[in-house]
Amino acid sequence: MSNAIIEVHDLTVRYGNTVAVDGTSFEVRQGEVFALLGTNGAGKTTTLDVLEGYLQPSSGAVSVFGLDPSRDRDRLASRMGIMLQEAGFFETLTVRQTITAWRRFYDTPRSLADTVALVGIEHRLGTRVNALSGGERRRLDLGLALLGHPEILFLDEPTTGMDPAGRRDCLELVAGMVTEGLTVVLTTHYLEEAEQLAHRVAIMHRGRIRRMGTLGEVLTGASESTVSFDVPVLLAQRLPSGLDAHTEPRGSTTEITVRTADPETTLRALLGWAESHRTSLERLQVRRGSLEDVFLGLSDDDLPASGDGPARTSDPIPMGA
Ligand SMILES: Nc1ncnc2c1ncn2[C@@H]1O[C@H](COP(=O)(O)OP(=O)(O)OP(=O)(O)O)[C@@H](O)[C@H]1O
Repeated sequence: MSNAIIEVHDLTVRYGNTVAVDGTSFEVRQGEVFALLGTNGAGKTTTLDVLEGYLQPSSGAVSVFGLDPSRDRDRLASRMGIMLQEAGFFETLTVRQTITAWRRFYDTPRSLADTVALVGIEHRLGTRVNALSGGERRRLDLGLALLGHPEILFLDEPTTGMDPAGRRDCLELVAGMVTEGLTVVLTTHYLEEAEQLAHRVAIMHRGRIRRMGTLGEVLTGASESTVSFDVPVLLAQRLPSGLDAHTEPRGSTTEITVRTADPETTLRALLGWAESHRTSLERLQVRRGSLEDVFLGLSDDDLPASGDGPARTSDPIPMGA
């Protein structure tokens, strides 16, 4: 892979008898948002700890900007922004005092005013950390991670505790910085967060990466899409053959739900069929399989691989003209 700035090869981390990370390999490119998703205890935070230089691998090789994150931590520190799951704030300092103290770690830090404005806590400058809400603490965390104009940002569950507006602000802020070249490695439990922000995702389970790729790649074949629409009752019996269609009477019309691994081709066939029968596909909706499907399928090793259960769908794709 070209211009990879993070390279992880066969990483294993053990805590005593617990194998937290079990031979994972991946790369992250410059300007990419790479999301680590997974069940509790899957090994996401441990992986980040190694990348951030806080933890040494039991075996395997890890490099960030071509350096060893643990051995070369001092050289890497100014290039990294880190937002941990639990920040070790001094609870009785105010926001102003906290940021002022943190700025001393950097040669050319962002200004106090810019930092609070960036993360939307200007109105909390004089507030003690222990009086901030959970979401405001996360905003302060993010501001501190961005103080040194990092080239790479590590975000461990960044929006936990934020309200929807806070989450949206945070994601927009990070997305904006990514367009300017920032690289982001993120762990999250919010699948929609990965769907919005990540160029590539890796789904971890019990220390291993079980799926990795672009969202499209991870979703392909992992779950089916559904195409649903209404047609007049008489036409419902003349649908194209070979469709995995379920019909449901709705008065003078019939609701058709088609399960498909290839919604584009299915849709094209259905639109052609509708045109030739001089009808329209009323209330047409396409729902693609979601990361949640993939995630749930991996969370339980006893699930049949064929996914015989009912299709779970979400995220309607708005139909264009
Ligand atoms: N310091 C530690 N000592 C012993 N075991 C640990 C330690 N830190 C993590 N573990 C174990 O290693 C495994 C991976 O933990 P890790 O925190 O990396 O998972 P995670 O994917 O980040 O989970 P979560 O989503 O719950 O934060 C878990 O079984 C955890 O209990």
